[in-house]
Formats: sequence, C-alpha cells, structure tokens
Amino acid sequence: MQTVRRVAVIGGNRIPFARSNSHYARASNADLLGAALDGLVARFGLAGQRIGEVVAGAVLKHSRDFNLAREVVLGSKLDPHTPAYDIQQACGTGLEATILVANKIALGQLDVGIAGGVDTTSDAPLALNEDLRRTLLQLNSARTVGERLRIAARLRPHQPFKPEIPRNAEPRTGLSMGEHAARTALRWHIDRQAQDELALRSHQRLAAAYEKGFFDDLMTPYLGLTRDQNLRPDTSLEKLGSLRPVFGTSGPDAEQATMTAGNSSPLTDGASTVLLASEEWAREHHLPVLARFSWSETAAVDFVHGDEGLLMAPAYAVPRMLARAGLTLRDFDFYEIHEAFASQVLATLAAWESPEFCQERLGLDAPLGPIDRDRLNVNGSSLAAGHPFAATGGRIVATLAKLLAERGSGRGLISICAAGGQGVTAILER
Ligand SMILES: CC(=O)CC(=O)SCCNC(=O)CCNC(=O)[C@H](O)C(C)(C)COP(=O)(O)OP(=O)(O)OC[C@H]1O[C@@H](n2cnc3c(N)ncnc32)[C@H](O)[C@@H]1OP(=O)(O)O
Repeated sequence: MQTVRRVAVIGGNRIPFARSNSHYARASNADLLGAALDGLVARFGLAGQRIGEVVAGAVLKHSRDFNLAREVVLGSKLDPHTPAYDIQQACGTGLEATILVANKIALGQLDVGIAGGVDTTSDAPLALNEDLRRTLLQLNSARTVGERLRIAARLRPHQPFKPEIPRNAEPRTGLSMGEHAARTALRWHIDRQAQDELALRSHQRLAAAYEKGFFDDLMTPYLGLTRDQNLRPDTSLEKLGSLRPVFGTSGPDAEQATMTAGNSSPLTDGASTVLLASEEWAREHHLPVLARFSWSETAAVDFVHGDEGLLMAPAYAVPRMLARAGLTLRDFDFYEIHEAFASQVLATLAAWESPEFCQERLGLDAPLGPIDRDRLNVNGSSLAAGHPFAATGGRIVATLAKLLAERGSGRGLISICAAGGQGVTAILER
C-alpha cells in the first residue's frame, strides 16, 4: 500500500465564459475544452509530455462527443499516449474530476494529471422523439428491401417530428433547477434584497479581480472574448431590484417570488482545466505549487420523497468533511460557494446558522454558525462569471488556489451544489 502523498494544485486555465447563444454559439464542447486545454499546455510547457491522466466531462453531451476528454487530448499538443476519459456529476463534474485526479496522485497511481470540464447550452444535443428514433434505428438495421419497406411504411406524414429539447429540469420532478431553488428560498425565508445584494457583490468583485489582473494567468482569450461576457460592472441594486421574478411565479406563493435573471446564474458556455501533480513532480518540472488539495466530500439529499431542497446537499457534505478534517466552519480564509442562485447560497448559509437544522438534520449539538461574508466568493462567482455547468469546478479550484498563493498561507472551502440532489465539496490549503 502506498503512503498518501501531498497533492499540489499547480495552476489552471479557462476560457472566458460566454452567455448562451452568443459568442461561442458555433463552438462545440470539444472546441471549448480544447481551447482551455491548449492554454494550460502552453502556460505550463506541457507540449509533448505524457500526462498521467486527463479526466474531464460535460453535463450536456452529444453522442458524437464519445470519449470527449480523449478526443480533446488527441487534438492537443500533449503526447497522444496520455490516457483520458469523461466523468459526469452534473454541476459538480469539474470538482469531481479534480478529486479523482487528486486521489490518484495521493495514492501514488499518478504523478501528474489534468482535470477539466466544459458545457455549452448553445450546442445542446436534440433528440428525436422516441417513436421516430426507434423506427429510424430499425430501418438502419433492416436486412432486406422488404423489411426496409415495411418499416419505412410506418414513417407516416403525421408522425410527430418534434424533437426533444433538453430541459434544465429534474427528471423525477419535472421542475427546473430554478423552480426547486424557489421552493427552498421560501422555506428559508430568503428575501429579494439579500439575493440582489449577493448578486451585486458578485459582479463588483469579479470586475475588481479583472481590474487587478487576477485572471491574467488563469485565462486564455478565445474567439475574441477576453472577459466573462455575463459580467456587468455597471449593474446596481436599483437595476437588479427592477427585474421581474422568473422562478416560483405560479401557484399560491407566486406573490412571494424573488428569483430573477439578475440573482440566478445565466445559461453559459465555457470550459476550464486544472493541472495537479505530486509535489515531487512539480519540483522536478520547476513548476509552482499554488495550494495543496487536502479534503473532499460528497453528499446527496432525498428531494424526491423527502422534504429537503434539491440544491441543499452541500449543507450536509461540508459538516461531514469538517468532521473528518477536524475543522470548524470558521477555520477558513476563503469560502467559495458556487452561486447557482443567490437564494441557494443564502439558504445554505442559513441552514448552517440554524440550531434546528444543525441538530435535527446534521445531528450536531450546536449550529455550525455564520461565516465571515467578506471571505465569501471574494473574486465573484457564478452569478457574475456565468455557470457552464461542468466547467464551474475548475474555475473555482484554480481561483481559490491562486487566492491562497497570493495570501501566502491559509485554507479555503469549496462547495458546489449539483442536480440530482447532490453536493461536492473540497478543501485547499497552503
Ligand atoms: C445544474 C446543477 O447541477 C446545479 C446548478 O448549478 S443549478 C443552476 C443551473 N442553472 C440554471 O438553472 C440556469 C438558470 N438561468 C436561466 O434559466 C436563465 O438565465 C433565466 C431564466 C434566469 C434568465 O433568462 P433570460 O430571460 O434569457 O435572461 P436575460 O435576457 O439575460 O435577462 C433578463 C433581463 O434581466 C436583465 N439582467 C440580467 N442580469 C442582470 C444584472 N445583473 N443586472 C441588470 N440587469 C440584468 C437583462 O438585461 C435582461 O433585461 P432586458 O429584458 O431588458 O434585456
């Protein structure tokens, strides 16, 4: 059995995130992930090198994407003997890929690996309706002319040709992520003002980080885009307050709807990558160590039969991870909580402050308590940057590692909610 080794986060690279159906409308998952990987390879001089593994994924994938990570590696300047494969854990994909690579490095199974994620809602796969799809598949495998004619006869003009467009919805409830989050917002009494303030801060902080040049060595421009397109440095509480609610707007609680396009993350296209290695590998290759990857945890909630909110699993994963690591919620210099929706971040924080939740749901004697909000998403998060589902984890890992490197020492918490009632969390240290 190998001794567990320390895992270094060497750096990351992403492309600027674009609003859906705009700047990257003609680009595919492979194009976007390829661009993020090319930038990483160039930044860290990896051309021609055989990397232990590249692990990446996309939430929305075409069948033509096949093993997307491997296809992207074959199109890159990495040594083609680099193994690569896809994983999918909804919006936790990028972080889960990082955890997988980090764990293999820790166990001595890899010396260096790349984690990544990509999504483009502009190029989402469309499926034919089930009847038509099955008929066409049968037609394709028919062996005789007679058989072909018999099957073709079933293709009648009245056959519905309407495609099935992927919805941002939970298969078991039919509700969108936003509708689920709206229910959670009501349950935790998250008001509109608090959501809009969080959204405003996200834009202001992301804008300030760009001004400081924070992303200069974390991002490569792509197709002429140099900054996250969703960023609105000029937004204000007045503007945000004027937007009409878009989720939770029907039913008996419609009057209390608070979630708008401004305090919800937008549909986004983008990709990110992160380079991880053993500390020895980093030293041998004269590469910096921004931070160490130390702990991770996943959790799932039963939002189908139970009464827990769809996006509340991080509220469970974080305390479990803290218990394992022997830490409290206050032992962090930075908190990176993915802003799927402002209300979801605020509901998670409210749960950790609630004596009832912490006792009844987490089995704790005392609440986890509040966090210092000045340490939360200090360079903005998904409300401002956008949220290309599988790419968000890589964005956050690279951002947090660099924040820790700039600070010189410290500890950061990552928390990402994911569809299917899941949550993926991790700790970086320096
Ligand atoms: C998937 C997982 O596993 C877990 C998760 O992360 S869950 C989260 C997954 N993501 C989602 O569910 C995406 C949710 N978002 C959406 O569906 C859509 O973005 C949305 C329905 C909220 C809005 O869509 P839209 O109507 O096309 O937005 P958009 O046109 O950009 O904005 C509407 C208006 O608000 C304005 N606006 C938006 N943000 C603003 C801001 N920050 N400041 C000022 N104005 C703003 C826009 O300018 C626009 O105004 P006009 O109508 O005058 O042009």
